Amino acid sequence: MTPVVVGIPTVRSNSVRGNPASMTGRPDTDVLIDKFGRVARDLRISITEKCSLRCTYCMPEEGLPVIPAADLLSTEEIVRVVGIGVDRLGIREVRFTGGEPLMRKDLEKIISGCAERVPGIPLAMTTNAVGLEHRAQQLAAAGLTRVNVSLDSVDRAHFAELTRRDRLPSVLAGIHAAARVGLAPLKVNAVLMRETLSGAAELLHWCVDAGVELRFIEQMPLDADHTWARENMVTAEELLTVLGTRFTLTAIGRDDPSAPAEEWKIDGGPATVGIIASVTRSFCADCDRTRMTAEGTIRSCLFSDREVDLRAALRSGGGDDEIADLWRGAMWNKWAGHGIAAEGFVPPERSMGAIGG
Ligand SMILES: Nc1nc2c(ncn2[C@@H]2O[C@H](COP(=O)(O)OP(=O)(O)OP(=O)(O)O)[C@@H](O)[C@H]2O)c(=O)[nH]1
Ligand SMILES: C[S@@+](CC[C@H](N)C(=O)[O-])C[C@H]1O[C@@H](n2cnc3c(N)ncnc32)[C@H](O)[C@@H]1O
Ligand code: SF4
Ligand code: SF4
Repeated sequence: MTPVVVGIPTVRSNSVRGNPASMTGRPDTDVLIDKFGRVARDLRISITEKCSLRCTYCMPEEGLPVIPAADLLSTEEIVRVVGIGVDRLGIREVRFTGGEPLMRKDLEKIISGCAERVPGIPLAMTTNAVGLEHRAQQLAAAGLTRVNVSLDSVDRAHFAELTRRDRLPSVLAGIHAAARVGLAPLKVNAVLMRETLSGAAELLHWCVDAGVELRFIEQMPLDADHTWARENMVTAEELLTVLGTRFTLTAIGRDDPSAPAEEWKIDGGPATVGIIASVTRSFCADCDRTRMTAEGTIRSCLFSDREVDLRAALRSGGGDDEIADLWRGAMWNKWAGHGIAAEGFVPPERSMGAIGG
């Protein structure tokens, strides 16, 4: 293989002109390599902008602008892209996200189509679990491997306040149903907010009792309402201090260097808690992610608005080689990192729900 060109980390900027899929300087390799030598093997596909909740750190109260149905990738298009990613580009795991993936009626078909097209590749989903109770069995049968569920509080009133919807019972039923049908390991994601910090220990107790792994996530400037402020966010450090008054936590690090979560053993184990410290302990240097939006554009980074359109190629008779090359170009031009701490940082145009977390 041609040696990798190691770039100099730069501040993220969407204002750079030029072709976002340019291959200039790229070594001749099939995989999704970037200028910093990172290789993306983890594909995250958003399949809808719609959601049953309105979490304040993510969505505006009125929801995201509706994407016309014809602009969303179809079941067949999603399956084709996944096939190209796995066969030609070295993708080793696929995660469906959104918006809320359960809002798509054809989710089971998407999963079974992918399971058939790329057997052996883990197919995961990140979900709010509203209504999952009624679909967990069919999803597992279709070939879904595991789920991560977003849950910020087990206090019903508090949950309703954070998500602007009174759906806690449905979420808890969804978690239990997923566990029952063997979607494992099952992880719970909780975004750290000032308002949730006092309930963090209670949430952790609930997850340990339910046998699921909780990960706390530092809030990133990806909320549609643009209210994020560095000085207000709860840091991993602050959370550890709060949890430390109730539990004995022993750091065990990451099992995989590209995993976002660092792990701590709780009271000697075996239960663990994770922290995804995207802001204060960024893991961009080991990033292995590539993302596709619901409209079929490749985003090399959560924070980069320079998207490369695969849908146009898919719908104009483009062959697999052409689509694979567009994707390679998109990833070759990936930034070093999110640049949140850099002076002049500007959040991306799309919010988390429109990118797919
Ligand atoms: N900065 C950054 N944060 C990410 C990235 N991927 C995931 N996250 C954060 O981590 C949270 C949890 O992500 P999940 O969708 O559960 O996926 P995951 O943690 O990679 O999944 P596992 O493989 O189960 O560990 C997301 O909500 C984001 O806040 C990423 O590429 N960059
Ligand atoms: C955008 S959601 C999509 C999938 C699904 N609706 C869910 O909530 O799990 C994916 C993940 O993004 C996380 N998220 C949303 N906004 C965030 C923010 N501003 N900072 C960090 N994580 C965020 C959520 O907690 C969730 O785990
Ligand atoms: S975090 Fe997930 S559940 Fe919450 S509003 Fe965003 S997309 Fe919906
Ligand atoms: S912010 Fe971008 S570079 Fe950093 S880990 Fe996330 S996707 Fe990767």
